[in-house]
Amino acid sequence: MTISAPRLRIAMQKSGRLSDDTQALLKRCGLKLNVTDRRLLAHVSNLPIDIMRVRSSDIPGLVMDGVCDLGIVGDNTLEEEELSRALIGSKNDYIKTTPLNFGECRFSIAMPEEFEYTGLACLDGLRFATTYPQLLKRFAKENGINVEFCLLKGSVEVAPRVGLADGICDLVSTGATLEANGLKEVAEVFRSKASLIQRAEPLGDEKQDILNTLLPRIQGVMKAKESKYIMLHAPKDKISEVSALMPGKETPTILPLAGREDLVAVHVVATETFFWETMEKLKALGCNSILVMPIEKMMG
Ligand SMILES: Nc1ncnc2c1ncn2[C@@H]1O[C@H](COP(=O)(O)OP(=O)(O)OP(=O)(O)O)[C@@H](O)[C@H]1O
Ligand SMILES: O=P(O)(O)OC[C@H]1O[C@H](OP(=O)(O)OP(=O)(O)O)[C@H](O)[C@@H]1O
Ligand SMILES: [Mg+2]
Repeated sequence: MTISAPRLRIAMQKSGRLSDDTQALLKRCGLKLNVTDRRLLAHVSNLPIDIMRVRSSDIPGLVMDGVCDLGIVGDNTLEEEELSRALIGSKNDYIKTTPLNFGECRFSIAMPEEFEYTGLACLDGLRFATTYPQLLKRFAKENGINVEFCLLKGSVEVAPRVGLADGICDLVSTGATLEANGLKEVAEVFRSKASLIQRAEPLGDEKQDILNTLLPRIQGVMKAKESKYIMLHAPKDKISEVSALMPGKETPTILPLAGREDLVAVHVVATETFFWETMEKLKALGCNSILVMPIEKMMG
């Protein structure tokens, strides 16, 4: 009998707001996975990893119950599951391995545009449609108001117009869905983004080794996404002014330019946003050939 080596099992959203970014992240980490719509447990061919594709609301529970070793899920879903499990005394521990840089949204209370909002107190006693009642209840309790809620798993914004609720508490990113449904955001309850979570029990040496390979890659992909490689030609006597304009903490590399005594090439990895205004200031200092390029991978 042969005992197969353990494979790290990662839960991700099958389809929805987080699925494309999650799949792109895993691919950029070098995972070769064959994802087709019907394949719910996708095998990674070049690493001992399996990807389980499920509803995002099931991910926290799958990780907390130890069915999956890791999961990629929104903080709102995670916190809601943790609060609901605490209520019924179910196992609700996990480790937040790393925050991720996608799925950013806020969980906010929104009211019909004509509602006169004068502060949280005026929401006392009202009824809200929401997908995340525990997050809303905790917020109401912390702010000394009583709210009623009705549960809707999607299209929450329709509730006030059809008389189901006075207001809603739902996820907002651009605000376009609120606007399209005659609602206005009045209070932010929770800020969310995606996170990589891990089951609370130790993974065991072999799975931990796989995670030790994967985690620096995830961090490298995120860092690369936020960084840019900048190259420009600068007047030799302006190097200190040019360096001071560079965003981020990296020291620029200064290289000679063949046949030019007056100019040098400056290369730098910018870890913060590189604005058009900065480029204009560089140009005003006499710099030229300014290139801002994306970085695919970063390590160290
Ligand atoms: N408009 C948005 N902008 C950015 N992130 C969002 C937005 N809406 C939702 N999210 C994030 O993506 C997660 C998944 O949302 P999505 O609407 O795709 O799934 P769902 O239909 O609520 O859940 P399930 O996968 O369980 O069916 C949310 O829990 C939240 O963290
Ligand atoms: O502020 P916006 O950019 O308009 O995004 C907000 C909308 O996005 C999410 O729903 P989604 O589109 O995922 O649909 P769902 O109700 O089917 O989950 C959320 O529940 C809001 O309805
Ligand atoms: Mg949704």
